[in-house]
Amino acid sequence: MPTRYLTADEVRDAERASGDLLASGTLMRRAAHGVAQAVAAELNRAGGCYGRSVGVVVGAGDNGGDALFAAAELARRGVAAHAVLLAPEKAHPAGLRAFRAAGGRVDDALPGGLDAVIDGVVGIGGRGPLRPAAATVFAGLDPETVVVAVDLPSGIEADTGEVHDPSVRADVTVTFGFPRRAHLLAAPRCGRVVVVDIGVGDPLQPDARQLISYSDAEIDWPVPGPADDKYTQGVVGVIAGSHRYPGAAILAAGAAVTATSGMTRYVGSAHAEVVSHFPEVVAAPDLADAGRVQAWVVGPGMGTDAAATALLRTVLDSDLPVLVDADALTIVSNEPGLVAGRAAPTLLTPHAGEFARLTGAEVGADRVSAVADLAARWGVTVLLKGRITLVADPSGRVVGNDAGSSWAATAGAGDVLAGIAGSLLAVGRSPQEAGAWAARVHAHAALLASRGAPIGASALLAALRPAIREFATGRTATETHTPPR
Ligand SMILES: NC(=O)C1=CN([C@@H]2O[C@H](COP(=O)(O)OP(=O)(O)OC[C@H]3O[C@@H](n4cnc5c(N)ncnc54)[C@H](O)[C@@H]3O)[C@@H](O)[C@H]2O)[C@@H](O)CC1
Ligand SMILES: [K+]
Repeated sequence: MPTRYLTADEVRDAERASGDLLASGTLMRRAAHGVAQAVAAELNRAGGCYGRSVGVVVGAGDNGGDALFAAAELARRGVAAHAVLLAPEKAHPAGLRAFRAAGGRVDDALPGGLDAVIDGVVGIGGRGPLRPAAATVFAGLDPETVVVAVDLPSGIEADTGEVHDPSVRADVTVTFGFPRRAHLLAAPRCGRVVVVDIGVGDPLQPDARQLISYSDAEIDWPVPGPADDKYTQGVVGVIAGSHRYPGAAILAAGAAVTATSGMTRYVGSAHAEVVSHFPEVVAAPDLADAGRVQAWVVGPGMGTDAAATALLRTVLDSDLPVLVDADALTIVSNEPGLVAGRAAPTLLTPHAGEFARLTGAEVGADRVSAVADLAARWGVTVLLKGRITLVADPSGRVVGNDAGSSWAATAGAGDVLAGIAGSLLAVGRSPQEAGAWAARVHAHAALLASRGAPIGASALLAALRPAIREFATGRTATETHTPPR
């Protein structure tokens, strides 16, 4: 099952539906126990709990209550616990009593040399950046102090993942029942996310717009079977680049060749350059001579002149799946009717600047709503590029993918992505799966190619086969999503 990321309202609904568990404080005790376990696990990495010291930063709501109960539990295990109350008169009364009873100390500031700090400033009730008192506490921490956020790193918006300044950067985030949207949308600020079962039920509302992500095991990469031949695995047509600027053509066609064992055709003036790099591509200068395909990739480096527009129009007039990228998106910005309401599967793959051109407005802080709105309005699938790639289908369901690093933010990487996603469209994957899976292997290829050093798109393309091999054989390295900083 894909992982689903809830809004704050969905979380509150689920907690309310648990009835007595919420009213009796059971949910909070369970949540606090999960936080204490996570902090103890961090302390146990070096030396255990006894005699160690932990700080807790406590806000005005239940998030602070979780943190106080967690710190009380740690104090009972022999940890020296220090709390700063940001709003002393509003600190969770029962939590504060438990904390004091366990020997925890309330101070005006945290002492130096703490092993860990619990961020209980705000959770799903938080709005806006850290306020000055909290910001001062976090700014004063030793760099080696492990920060464990309760529910969310404070200063990160729960539903949009907007990272306010200042806000907390967590090494570990402990959340309850189900991950929140911010855990995906602001993944680099959350560190390792631990989901603790506190006994709340699934609040799924079938009509609600959902944000989900796929696990590595859910990426079912096309593998040829005994009855397959070169045609049954999908023929993708790439329209990209030009004789003067062949790079986009070579990268997109090369990615299409690499992504599946189906056939790749190319149409455009860079046909000789493409074939010299990839002799297996069947290339032609004109669409009329192209031959049949099962999906088109159109746009990277193709230009925006009248000839390009006419070519795009012809391709979009077909009943084939089409991936629209780069220059083709610029053309569509001026003429949305080219794609809006198109009956065949259509995948637009804008970066933030192209997205703003398409809609006439910046993406803004709420990327999920922005991409889902455009997909619904035009009846197409939209893949919004970024460290967290979002792929919205016309129903408003959004699949997110955290790239795990930003090494793929390099010229030509988008051409590679287009080639991968296009060949998945040609095999018959839905535009949303094609986009989301392409983003995942693309990100993994970037990690494999980089290993900590900058890469160009050629290196990314060269790492695509080893990356796909890991998904196709079900042996992805667990490091895919670990380096958050
Ligand atoms: N509702 C429940 O059943 C459960 C809630 N739990 C915890 O409760 C949290 C939600 O608690 P609350 O609804 O009390 O909300 P929070 O504790 O997240 O924050 C609300 C309080 O913080 C203030 N505030 C908002 N933005 C702020 C900012 N930027 N700086 C400083 N203060 C700010 C608000 O005025 C309000 O007083 C969850 O995130 C979770 O940690 C858990 O105990 C599990 C059970
Ligand atoms: K928090």
